[in-house]
Amino acid sequence: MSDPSAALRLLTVAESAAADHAAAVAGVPGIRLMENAGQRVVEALTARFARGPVAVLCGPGNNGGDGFVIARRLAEAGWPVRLGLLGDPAALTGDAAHMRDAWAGPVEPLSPALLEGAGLAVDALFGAGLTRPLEGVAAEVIAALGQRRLPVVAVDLPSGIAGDTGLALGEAPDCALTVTFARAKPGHWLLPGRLKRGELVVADIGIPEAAVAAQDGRLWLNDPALWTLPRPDPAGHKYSRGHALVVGGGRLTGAGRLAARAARRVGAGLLSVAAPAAVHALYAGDQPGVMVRPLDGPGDLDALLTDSRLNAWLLGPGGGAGEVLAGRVLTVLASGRPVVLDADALTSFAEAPQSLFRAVRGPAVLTPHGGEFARLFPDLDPARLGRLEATRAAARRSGAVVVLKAFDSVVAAPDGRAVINANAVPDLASAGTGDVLAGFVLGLLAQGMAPFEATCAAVWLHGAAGRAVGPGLIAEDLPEALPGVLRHLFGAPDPR
Ligand SMILES: NC(=O)C1=CN([C@@H]2O[C@H](COP(=O)(O)OP(=O)(O)OC[C@H]3O[C@@H](n4cnc5c(N)ncnc54)[C@H](O)[C@@H]3O)[C@@H](O)[C@H]2O)[C@@H](O)CC1
Ligand SMILES: [K+]
Repeated sequence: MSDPSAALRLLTVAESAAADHAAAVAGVPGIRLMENAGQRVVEALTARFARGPVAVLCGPGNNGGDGFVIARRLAEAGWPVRLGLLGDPAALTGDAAHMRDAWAGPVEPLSPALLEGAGLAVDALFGAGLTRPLEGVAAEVIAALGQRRLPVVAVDLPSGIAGDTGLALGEAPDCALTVTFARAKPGHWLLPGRLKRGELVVADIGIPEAAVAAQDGRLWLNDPALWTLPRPDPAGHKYSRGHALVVGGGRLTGAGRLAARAARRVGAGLLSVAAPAAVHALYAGDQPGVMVRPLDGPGDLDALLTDSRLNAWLLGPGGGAGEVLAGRVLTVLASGRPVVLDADALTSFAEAPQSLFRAVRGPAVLTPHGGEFARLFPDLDPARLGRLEATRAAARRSGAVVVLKAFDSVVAAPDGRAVINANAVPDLASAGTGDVLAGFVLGLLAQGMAPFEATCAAVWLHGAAGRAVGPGLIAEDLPEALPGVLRHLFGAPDPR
C-alpha cells in the first residue's frame, strides 16, 4: 500500500457494500468473499481460544451466511458445534442459502438453550444490515450470553451495534473478539461499539484493493500518518514559527493560561495574551515567555488586528459568554484570520448560532464539548445521528472545522473529511484539558498548518500526552508531557 493512510481508512456500511459489489463486478463472486470471511473468523478464533463446544448463532442474512461457513470449518477442525438459526432455514436466500446447504450438521431454532454446555459463542446474527433493535428470541439469546458470561466472537459487528454510528440499538453482546472484513467501520471505533467489540481484527477476504480504494469516503482513524507536524526551519527565526494570540478573560485567567502554555509547547514562535491590563500580571507571572497586550477599550481589538504578525487567534477560554465576546468573535472572523473558538466563544452564540456561521470566512476551528455542541447545533443530536454524522453536518453548516470532544473525539471539515480519534485516555476528562486542546490547535495554526490537519494533530497529541502522563493527570501536565511525545514522533535531532 503506497498511501500510508490507506490502512487507516474506515468504510461506512454503504461504502463496504459498494466495495463488495465492485469486487463482484471485478469477477470475485460473493460466495468466495463469504467463504473467505468465515475462514478468517475461524483463523482468528482458533488462534485465541482452546478447542471446545461452541454455539454458532446465525441470523437471516449474509452475517448468518458467514456463520454457516464458520460452523462448517470449525466442525471440520474437530470442534463440537451447535448451530442455531433465527427464522426459517427455507427463508435464506443467495449466498447464505448456498452456505446453509454446505453445512452438514443440524440447524436448530435459535434459543438460549443452545448455549448450554458451550464454552464459546459466535455471534453471526446481524452485521452491516442491522436496522432496528434486536427483539424476541434474538434479544433473549444476547441477554443469556451476558448472564452466562460466555466469551463471544462477533462476525463483522456485535449484533445490536450499528456499523455507521457505533450506537447500540437495544441490547448488544460484550464481545471478546470481533473480526471484520477489508476495512473497519466507524462503529468499531465510536462508543459504545468500540467498548462492545473487544479485540478488533480487520481481515482481508479478497476484495481487490482497487474496489476498496474506489470507495473514498474520506474517513480515517486519526493517526500521525495523516498529517505532518511543522518543524522549525534551521534558517528561520521565531517569527517564522508564527505569533499566536490568546484573547484572555479579565476574571478567570486559568483557562487562557493553560491554552497559552499549550500553544507554546506545540511550537508557536511567539505567544501573546490580550487581556485587561489589570490582570496582565496573572497571565505573565508564571510564564515569563508570554507577552501581554491590552484589551480594555473598544479600540484595543482593532489595534491588535492591525498587527498582521498575529496569525492565529484563540477566543473563548475564560472569556465570559455574552455580547462583548460575541462582538469580538465576529470582528476577528471578519478579518479572515485563522481562529479557534472554544468554550465561552461558542456559548455566546447559543441564541443565534446562524450569526456565527454566517461570519466564518477564513480558517476557523470550533472545539465544542457535548453541551456546547448541543447549544450551537440543537437539531444535530449525536445520540440519534451518531457522533460522526452529527459532527460532519455541523462542519458543513458552520463552514468551520469542528471537533466534537469526548473519549472518541470526531474531527470533521466542511468538505466532508473526518477522523475518529482513538488514543484518548479516560483520565483526560477533567477541568482544563479542553483549554489545552484549544491551545494545541492554536499553536499549530500559528505555524501554518491547515485547520483540519492542525485539529486532527492537536487531538492526537492531546491523547498521546494524556497517555504519557497516565492516571493522576491534571491539565497542567499535558503541555509538559508534549516534548516527550514530540521527541518520540520526530526521533533524534539531526546531528548536522
Ligand atoms: N458480499 C457481501 O456482501 C459480504 C457480506 N458479508 C457479511 O454480510 C453481512 C451483511 O449482510 P446483510 O446485508 O444480509 O445483513 P445482515 O446479515 O446484517 O442482516 C440481515 C437482514 O436482517 C434484517 N434486520 C435488520 N435488523 C434486524 C433486527 N433487529 N431484527 C430482525 N431482522 C433485522 C434486515 O432486513 C437485514 O437485511 C456483513 O455484516 C458480513 O458479515 C461477508 O460475507 C463478506 C461478503
Ligand atoms: K454479528
